[in-house]
Order: sequence, then C-alpha cells, then structure tokens
Amino acid sequence: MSTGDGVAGQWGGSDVHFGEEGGRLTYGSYLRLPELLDQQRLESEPPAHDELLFITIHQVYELWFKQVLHELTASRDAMLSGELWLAEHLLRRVHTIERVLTQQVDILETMTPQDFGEFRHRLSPASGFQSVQFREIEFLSGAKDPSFVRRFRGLTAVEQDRLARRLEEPTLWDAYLEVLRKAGFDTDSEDSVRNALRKIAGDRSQYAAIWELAEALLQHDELAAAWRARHVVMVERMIGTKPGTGGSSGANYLRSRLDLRYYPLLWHLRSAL
Ligand code: HEM
Ligand SMILES: N[C@@H](CC(=O)c1ccccc1NC=O)C(=O)O
Repeated sequence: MSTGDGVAGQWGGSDVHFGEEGGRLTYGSYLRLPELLDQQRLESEPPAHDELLFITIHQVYELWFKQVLHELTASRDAMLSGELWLAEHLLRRVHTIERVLTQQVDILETMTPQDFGEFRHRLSPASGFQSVQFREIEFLSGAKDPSFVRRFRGLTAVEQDRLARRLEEPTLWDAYLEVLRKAGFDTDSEDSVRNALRKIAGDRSQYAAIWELAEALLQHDELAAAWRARHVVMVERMIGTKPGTGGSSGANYLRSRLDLRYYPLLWHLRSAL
C-alpha cells in the first residue's frame, strides 16, 4: 500500500520510511544475509589477507553451480516433455552463467602464489575435486563416471544420495535422444544417431528447433571445456607442477581432463558437414 510519500520523502525525508509496511520482510531477512555473511570462516591463524577472497570465490561458484543444476535439470525435463523452446531458453541462461564462471578466474588471479602460500598448507586434503555440485553438473550433462563417487572422501549421506541419483537419472544427452525419437529418428545405434544428426544439419528449415537445441548443447559443452582450460592455466600460475591438496598430480591430472567432451557425436558431426 502506498504511504503517499511526496518528493521530499522519496529522497529520504523524515516523514517516510521505506520498507516498513507490514513490518515483516526486509532485504536482509528475505536474502538470509545474517546467515550468508557469517559463512566465511578462515583457516589461517593469524588470518591471511587473501583467504577471504579464496573462500568467497568458491562460495560464489557453488551458488552458481546450484543455479546451473536447477536450469539444466529443467532443460532436461523440458526436452523429455517435448517443450523444445523452453529447453533451449534455459540452456542459453546456463551459457551466460558459464561465461561468468570462467571470467571469475580473473578475480582469483589477483592473488599471488606467495599470498596463496600463506594459507594453502592449511587446506589439505580439501580440494575442488570434492565439489559435489561440480560432479553433478558433469553427470547430468552426460559424463557419468561412477569412479568419481568412489574416489570422494568424507561425503555426507545427503551428498552421496545426490550423486547416486544423478548417476541413475537421464542425462541431457538421453533427453536429446528422446527428442530425436519423437521426431521419428532411429537412435538404436551410434551410427543411426550420426545419420539423424546429419539429416537435421542438412535440413535446418525443417528441423530448426532440433538443430538449435543441438547447438545449445554443444555451446554448453564448449563453455565447460573453456572453464577446465582456464582453471588448469590458473593452477599452473599458482602452484606450478606441485601436487594438488586433493592428492592428485595437480596440473598434470587436470590436463588429462581437458579432452573431456559431453557430446562427442555433436563434435564428430562437424567433420561431416
Ligand atoms: C588458487 C586457485 C586454485 C588452485 C591452485 C586449484 C588447484 C586445483 C588442483 C591441483 C586440482 C586437482 C585436484 C587436487 O587438488 O589434487 C583441482 C581440482 C579442481 N578444482 Fe581447483 N584450484 C583452484 C581454484 C578453484 C576454483 C575457484 C574452483 C571453483 C569451484 C575450483 C574447482 C575445482 C574442481 C571442480 C576440481 C576438480 C576438477 C576435475 O576433477 O576435473 N578450483 N584444483
Ligand atoms: N587444490 C588446490 C587447493 C584449492 O584450490 C582448493 C582447496 C580447498 C577447496 C577448494 C579448492 N579449490 C580448488 O581446487 C591446491 O592444490 O592448491
């Protein structure tokens, strides 16, 4: 309800107080800011100046991972229910978030290796390798690899359950194959899928929605690859060839993951166009 504030009131005049109507929801209570802003606890003692940045960056990543999972799950479901425009719309939002995720590396790179060294030794054996949401995104996208679940240490029951469910449920690629089947294509073998993709690519006016969806999936794949590439170069800049706190060989291990692609058939298609 309006309080009928005048111009003076709009600029903070004494008679008008914004945000007091009903006296219930506020900016801080809605966004749970007291809780959110109390979650940055440093391990270093005395406190290392850059550790707040390190924690904040990772927490922001995890918030965006949560959003990405929300959108990818809905995109997958939209494909399964035949709402192709919605599936594509949500994937495009994911692309925008993924670009931000890669750009965020710039912020972390304002930290020098010396300043990282002030608290790095406190982090072991914790590592980004243990990010459950990151692995959920990989599984949901199509790169299901149960060996990662076995290699995780210290997962809570809830986290174990989340990963187990992601291993069971359909991936984005499974959903795309369902789209192909509904459009009348045979998907029984890899060869038949290749043929379907070639046909779609060769007749975009007839298969516009299915083609654009494939392009959106490929874009998601490319943006994930760009993050991996950016991350490993940052790692080399920060720790050179040292082993990782998570127990891997470090940059060497990360380089072994650079060739990962969620949708190899969409990439192979390129050679046939
Ligand atoms: C100073 C910055 C960073 C360094 C030096 C670093 C280093 C590493 C290393 C060495 C690994 C291999 C696992 C191990 O620890 O043995 C790793 C994995 C990983 N890191 Fe980072 N990291 C940094 C920042 C980040 C950030 C900001 C994120 C964002 C969430 C992140 C996410 C990950 C993920 C998801 C993995 C697993 C990758 C995979 O298995 O393919 N890292 N990191
Ligand atoms: N694995 C990194 C440490 C690190 O970056 C990290 C440590 C704890 C939680 C998240 C991390 N981020 C990415 O791996 C290292 O070996 O220096």
